[in-house]
Amino acid sequence: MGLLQLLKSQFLCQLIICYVFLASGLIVNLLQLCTSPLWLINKQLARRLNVRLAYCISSQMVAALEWWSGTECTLYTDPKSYSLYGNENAIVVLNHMFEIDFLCGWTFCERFGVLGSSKVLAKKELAYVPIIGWMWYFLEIVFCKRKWEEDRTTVAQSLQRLQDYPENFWFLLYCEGTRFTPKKHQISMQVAESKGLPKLKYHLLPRTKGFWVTVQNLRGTAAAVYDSTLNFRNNEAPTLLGILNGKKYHADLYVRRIPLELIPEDEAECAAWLHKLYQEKDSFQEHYTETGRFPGPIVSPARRPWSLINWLFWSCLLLYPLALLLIQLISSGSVLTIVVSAAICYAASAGVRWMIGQTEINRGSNYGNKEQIDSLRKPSKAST
Ligand SMILES: CC/C=C\C/C=C\C/C=C\C/C=C\C/C=C\C/C=C\CCC(=O)SCCNC(=O)CCNC(=O)[C@H](O)C(C)(C)COP(=O)(O)OP(=O)(O)OC[C@H]1O[C@@H](n2cnc3c(N)ncnc32)[C@H](O)[C@@H]1OP(=O)(O)O
Ligand SMILES: CCCCCCCC/C=C\CCCCCCCC(=O)OC[C@@H](O)COP(=O)(O)O
Repeated sequence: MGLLQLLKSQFLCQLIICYVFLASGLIVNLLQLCTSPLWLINKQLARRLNVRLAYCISSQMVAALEWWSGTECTLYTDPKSYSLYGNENAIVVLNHMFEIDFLCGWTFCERFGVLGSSKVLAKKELAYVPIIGWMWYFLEIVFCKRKWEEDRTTVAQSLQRLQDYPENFWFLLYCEGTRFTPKKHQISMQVAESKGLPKLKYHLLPRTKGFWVTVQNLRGTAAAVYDSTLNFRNNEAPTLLGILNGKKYHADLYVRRIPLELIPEDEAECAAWLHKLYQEKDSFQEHYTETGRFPGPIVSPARRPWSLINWLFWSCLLLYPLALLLIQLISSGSVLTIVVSAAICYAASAGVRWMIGQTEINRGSNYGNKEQIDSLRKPSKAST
């Protein structure tokens, strides 16, 4: 193990990274809150400001992936489509198999200049996660309860609000609705069988309603769907803790640009189109397993220095007062103050550990674990 690698694996270094993230994140959340009155006066300016503030937070996690862990991200895509990435609004459809797939998505957002404005259809529970969830509120992220009866109106309304968004954005949709586990896979394949659909090997059966409602409400706003399939070399299952430990991974992302006009408007036809897309995605994963690569040429964008510069800025700003505070604390000699400070540090690190836990598949939700009974009983209906 080299010296740098040894340094990266040190708990103290990870503690510093987490401290900078936590402290800067809360400051940014506060600044976002301060933009509230501006939304009434100049909504577009408030949105632009929040895009930049959000960048300060999300780019720290990108910096951890790109600069701390040195993870490499390779993009397989058609060079003609490449020039459009970052220059148009798009709906991104991504497989949901890895704990850091969202972070790899963010890395590509960063490389194409849309990190601050990137959006997602996220489960409502994530809205309450400090820093990221609070940041998302000001970014107009679309939340769903994964209960169609409630989501059908709220999701459509939130999507319509994005029609005059002042910056280019990518809207991420995990159509599988939850992360892949063998049990969820087995259940969703029972649903596929009951619907007469072919089985998938590497994906859960996609939920089609969120995709349909997104495409319908972003017609005229988004130009295309970016069908994206992610995998990691050497059968790795990367984790956020691994990234913090400085472990290097190698991600491969295969992206196909599909103009939105090619996607059927009718709900049943749109659902059938999405099922076919996932069958194709499954075949790309099979190709990857067999050959170690995706089809098509590689046109990887280089990492940019901005995420690192942002991290260095916040570190300089926040580590100096921390050092002063620590010196004062130790020189005060007060046991009570030291114990209280240690308790605050412990609570903060437990909080960060809880946040990291949100990304862990074995702490994931039960969604998709127990729905088969209802859906197998009721006859399949294309429209609601
Ligand atoms: C160039 C580079 C390109 C790309 C770069 C890549 C990415 C970068 C882009 C952007 C980055 C932005 C942000 C990233 C940052 C962070 C993201 C982090 C995380 C958030 C992710 C989440 O929270 S995922 C969870 C929430 N999202 C979803 O669930 C979306 C998918 N779901 C839906 O669409 C659902 O339809 C719904 C949520 C709208 C409604 O849910 P509900 O449960 O009510 O679903 P349905 O009505 O669909 O369910 C009933 C139907 O489903 C069938 N069924 C039943 N059981 C199952 C089962 N186990 N599996 C599959 N299907 C099942 C049932 O039969 C019903 O069928 P019908 O025929 O009646 O529809
Ligand atoms: C600079 C490094 C800072 C390190 C500290 C980081 C602490 C913050 C970490 C994470 C904040 C929360 C990120 C939320 C993203 C979670 C993405 C996710 O994968 O959600 C799961 C959801 O799709 C489906 O959930 P289920 O599979 O149904 O359950």
